[in-house]
Amino acid sequence: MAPKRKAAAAAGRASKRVASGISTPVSVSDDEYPSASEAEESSGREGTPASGPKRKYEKHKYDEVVKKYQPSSYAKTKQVEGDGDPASRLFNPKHDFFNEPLKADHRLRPLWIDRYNGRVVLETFSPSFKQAQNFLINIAEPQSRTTNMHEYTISPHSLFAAVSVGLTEQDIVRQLELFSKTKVPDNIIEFVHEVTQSFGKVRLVLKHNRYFIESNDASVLQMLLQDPVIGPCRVEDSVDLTTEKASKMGGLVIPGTKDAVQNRQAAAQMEQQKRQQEDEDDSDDEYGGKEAEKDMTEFLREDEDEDELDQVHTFEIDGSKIQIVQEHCNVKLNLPLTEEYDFRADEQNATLDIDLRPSTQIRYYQEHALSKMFGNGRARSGIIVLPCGAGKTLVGITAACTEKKSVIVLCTSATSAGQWRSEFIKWSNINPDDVIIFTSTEKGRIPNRACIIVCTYSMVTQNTRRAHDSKQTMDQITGREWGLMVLDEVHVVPAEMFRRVTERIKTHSKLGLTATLLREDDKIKDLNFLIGPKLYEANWLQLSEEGHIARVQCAEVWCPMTTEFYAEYLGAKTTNKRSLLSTMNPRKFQACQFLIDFHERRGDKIIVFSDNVYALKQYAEGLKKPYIFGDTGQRERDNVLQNFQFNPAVSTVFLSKIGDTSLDLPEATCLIQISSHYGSRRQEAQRLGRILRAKRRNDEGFNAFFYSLVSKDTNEMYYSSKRQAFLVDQGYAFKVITHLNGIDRMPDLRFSTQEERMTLLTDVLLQSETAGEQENIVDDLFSDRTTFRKPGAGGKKIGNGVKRQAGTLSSLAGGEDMAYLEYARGSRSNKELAKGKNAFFRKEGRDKERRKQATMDMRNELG
Ligand SMILES: Nc1ncnc2c1ncn2[C@@H]1O[C@H](COP(=O)(O)OP(=O)(O)OP(=O)(O)O)[C@@H](O)[C@H]1O
Repeated sequence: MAPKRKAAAAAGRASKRVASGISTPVSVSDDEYPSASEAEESSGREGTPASGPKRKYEKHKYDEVVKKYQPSSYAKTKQVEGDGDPASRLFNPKHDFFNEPLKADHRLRPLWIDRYNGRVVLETFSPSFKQAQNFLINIAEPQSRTTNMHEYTISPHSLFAAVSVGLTEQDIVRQLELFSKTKVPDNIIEFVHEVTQSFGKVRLVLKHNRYFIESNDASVLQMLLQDPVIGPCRVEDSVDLTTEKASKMGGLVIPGTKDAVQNRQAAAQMEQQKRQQEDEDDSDDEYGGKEAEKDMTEFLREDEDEDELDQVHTFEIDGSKIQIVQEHCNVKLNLPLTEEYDFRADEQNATLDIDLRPSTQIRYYQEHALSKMFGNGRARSGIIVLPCGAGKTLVGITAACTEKKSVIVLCTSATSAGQWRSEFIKWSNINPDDVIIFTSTEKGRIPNRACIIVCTYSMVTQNTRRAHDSKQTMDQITGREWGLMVLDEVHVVPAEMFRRVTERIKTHSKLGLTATLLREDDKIKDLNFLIGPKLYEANWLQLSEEGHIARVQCAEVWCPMTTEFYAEYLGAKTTNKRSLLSTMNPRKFQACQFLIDFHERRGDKIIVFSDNVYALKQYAEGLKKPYIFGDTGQRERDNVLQNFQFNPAVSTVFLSKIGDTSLDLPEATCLIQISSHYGSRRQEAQRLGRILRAKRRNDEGFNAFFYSLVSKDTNEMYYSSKRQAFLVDQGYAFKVITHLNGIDRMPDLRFSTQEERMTLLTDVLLQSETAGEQENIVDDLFSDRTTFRKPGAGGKKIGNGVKRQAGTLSSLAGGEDMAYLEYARGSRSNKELAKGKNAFFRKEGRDKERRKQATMDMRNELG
């Protein structure tokens, strides 16, 4: 079924492209496309069926659980789909939703459920779309959210996340039935039953600094106690099983919400009433008022007790054996432990004097995200996914204000640490002395009282000898307990670092924050284990429509190759040479020049990205703009970025890959890519994120712009569509511009004479093979700063600590099986896929009406 999904997604993707001109079909031979391993490296998805990811996936024990819980018919279906050509499977009658009889009022119901793979399609134009979406976000993993259709997958992970936020099997089935256009298939009901039986049944709770395994089902705990691995982890002198009334769940109000404001108002009102009451005390006594009040209190207490009928059963386990228990429960017993922190009952750890300022109001999606974390009155560990600029910092701060215990924030750079500190002070009433920075450049003293420490990942994970004061601070950090650990930007930090962080720092709850769903290292699955499940993921397009993040116009500009460049391109023997020729295409250069000029005149701040350093220098020097790449010294980097931010005469900066992760970039409103890293969806998403923060987003009709310049009829077109996959799934439409109106009349247009073009071509041809390579910067934050050493490897340097490999954060809450299926398919038909796409472009080219419309739109934009 997954092939169908992906192909459908590809079709959806392509259909979002609004071609404004017919392109000559891309005629690149198969060997133009990356080998399976190259594609795997570039996109993080593909691999041959016999190699890499698929085999790895099959070996991964956790996935046995997934396999086990797949609806029984799933395996058979997969086999059927494996046969035949790629197109036929799109029309497999088995997957026709209309096979099931429709309910009479189906028009009012927005869901289609595919019995064969748990795929759910949601109609966005349905009257009950919002309610259905709120429900689906809880129980399924979003795969694609385009304008009219959203696609989700129900999987064991997503159901686990659902159970962990308090939904029961009955809730899930009832609501599926409510929203579904057809009767919910039996095997899906069975699937939900099987999965919810196992997941979320057992919790790991830290209470009074002791670890407990807790469940509402005594038989599950009895089973665990008899397990040869878990049994011995029980604290020897503790009673076998304790049964107590469940502590009151819920009743927690997250600060910054409407409820919190109402509570404040109610408290003020009550205070006033109390004062009045005191004045009337005498008369109360006369009429037995005190007595009546007492009765009412008793009554209410009894009423409360009735709410506490649930019982929990617990046994204590040895704190030093937590990892063994977690791993055994997760991997062997298929009973993942939910981690929860009963912070309101924690009397051992000092309370942090912090609250949100009365003027601080969190947005609805921030509240939704936090309610997933604190839904039952305890703090659940997990990951919250919000796009750049949507306010992850405030989410972290509100979590800290809710728990009111010591907090440790880990971030990716010293600048970011400074920003976190100022944001804490801006949004909350925390005493500034209680927010301490611990980075390589600033080492505040940690007080013994409850406090907030903001530090960099590299500072707490480094293994090298530390200076005396650093060591002291580090000892203080590792020697005490923290209520909350906030892990910022989890998508760019190697999982190995998380492992060290969570090993070294004792914390009751963990909150991971990230902007994208994508991560490209092989430890992705560990994040589920090391941090927790994904708790919430926002819809990018919805936030941009509501003005919380910038509205972005995405366009792919097709630049025809000049005759001479194309002749050389077709004759070039190596990928590097071809890549250099397509990047240096004079028409692309001109398009870049035109767009920079156009947007500078509009008052935009423009970042131009080139992964190829030769091209970066040629373009930037040719257009007299500043640039930064790996070899640029720190002082010059700072100088360029400061000018870009504050000097109105510097509106454009050229950046190499270094701009993706290693620079704290000022805000930009326009982004142009001239050469990019093959098909990396993560890089594309991350770059788009750079402009989502644009402050001008609240200006009437403000748009930020994201352009990819692509040399027509070269393999750049193939990579470009791969890169866009994630953003298209987020609902972004890429317009295709085949002609920039006014470019021919632009004064001082570079390479407008044959002579200039030939000089450029000669220079390009004279470049060595390596000039066509991308800059060698690995996409993790620490590659250029910290030597990453593997513990137990004798301190041997292990490259950059990151291996590019397929993986998505979606696996944390349900996308894992999807990622697997996509590997398998992509790997098998990598070349086919490429051909298919080219064919699609040809088809697209015939759609004259849409072409015209798109050209008009963009022409209007581009004058
Ligand atoms: N509830 C809110 N009320 C008012 N302003 C808010 C709110 N939430 C966030 N903001 C503002 O939105 C902007 C972006 O917030 P922030 O920098 O935390 O986003 P982010 O998601 O961390 O972005 P990035 O991933 O780019 O770091 C900031 O100016 C912040 O002050």
